[in-house]
Amino acid sequence: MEGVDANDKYAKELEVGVRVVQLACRLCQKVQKGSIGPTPDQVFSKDDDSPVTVADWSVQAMISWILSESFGKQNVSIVAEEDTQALSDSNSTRLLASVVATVNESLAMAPRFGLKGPTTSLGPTQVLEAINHCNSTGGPIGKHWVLDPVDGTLGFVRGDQYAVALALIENGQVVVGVLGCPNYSSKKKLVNNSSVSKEGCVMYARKGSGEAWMQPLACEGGTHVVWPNSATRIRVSSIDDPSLATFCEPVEKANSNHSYSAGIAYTLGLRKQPLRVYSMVKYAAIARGDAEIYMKFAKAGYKEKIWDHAAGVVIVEEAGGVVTDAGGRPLDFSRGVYLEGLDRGIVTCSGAILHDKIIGAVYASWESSHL
Ligand SMILES: Nc1ncnc2c1ncn2[C@@H]1O[C@H](COP(=O)(O)OS(=O)(=O)O)[C@@H](OP(=O)(O)O)[C@H]1O
Ligand SMILES: [Mg+2]
Ligand SMILES: [Mg+2]
Ligand SMILES: [Mg+2]
Repeated sequence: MEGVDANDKYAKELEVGVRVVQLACRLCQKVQKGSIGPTPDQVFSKDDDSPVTVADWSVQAMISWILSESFGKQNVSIVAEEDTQALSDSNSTRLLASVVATVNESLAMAPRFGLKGPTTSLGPTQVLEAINHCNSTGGPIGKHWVLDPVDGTLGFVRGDQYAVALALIENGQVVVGVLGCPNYSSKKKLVNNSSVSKEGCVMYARKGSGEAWMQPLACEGGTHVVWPNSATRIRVSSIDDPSLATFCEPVEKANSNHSYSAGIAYTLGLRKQPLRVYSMVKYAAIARGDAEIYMKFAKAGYKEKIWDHAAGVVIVEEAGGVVTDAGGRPLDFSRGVYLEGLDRGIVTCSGAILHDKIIGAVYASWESSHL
């Protein structure tokens, strides 16, 4: 696989990570088309009113099972978004059956993605166990996988952008990142808020390699899966003039302060309309050079979770970009489930010149708003 030398540290993790994210993207597409699992279109509400679907639970179970199979269950620590609370009560039998069927259909395809599947189908207990195995809280020591099975569930439900995000943290550093973007074409630029494609991509990077890669999604070739035979190196944009730069931000107003970022954009002389894109596809757009800036300023009191950023950060950095909090400090993945100590928000740029300007504008606006 391009960008992975068998002698590299993390070569196996990267190889398995890319294959399992490819398989997860296929699972999501099948759920969306209604061709896998008995109840594809159900959307449920979590305690915080955010949505969750059969795809979120099924991807988490499937990836957890494959990672345990590939690296040994006792060696695998996974920090991931979903839990089994809503699947475990007595009214959820049909929902759980739907997840179990989806996981099994997906695992049955594992060999076509170069992965070892189970010899017999998993039962509900094993599926719940696989989801629950992802209950690690990470931390500063050792290796931890970090998984967002479906990032941008709202985008997924609305047929828009979403991502499958898998990263590996070792001793508090993100060392591997894989980002599957089922609706982000490997060939076409993301030019507006509805650039949805049916021929997505998977991006990946290893920390310190100075390289980030993109391959198209594996596609259906009759009864076969046609595995991508090549990957392309991706690189951030070289634009450093704010008047030519494009900035991304979350779609949901509840997730980021749009008027604050509009103020920063105005101060900086950004001329273009913001590109509002669901999920970590925003990081993907920066890494590929389709946009130059990504700002997220969540409401005071909201704590960002590591699975919403880990994979995107290492891919952007290896593609040549810069990611920090609004105070200019690197994001800290070593302190558990949350990005503890994050200063106000996240600023991602294609290069240091734009990044310095944004941090300066944030500093100035904060000073003036506190006069
Ligand atoms: N209130 C609030 N503030 C900030 N962030 C929140 C909030 N609520 C949720 N989330 C997290 O945002 C993830 C969705 O990605 P984005 O932040 O890019 O938002 S958006 O989808 O573009 O609107 C989303 O990830 P998924 O749950 O995986 O979809 C959440 O983890
Ligand atoms: Mg969610
Ligand atoms: Mg998320
Ligand atoms: Mg999610």
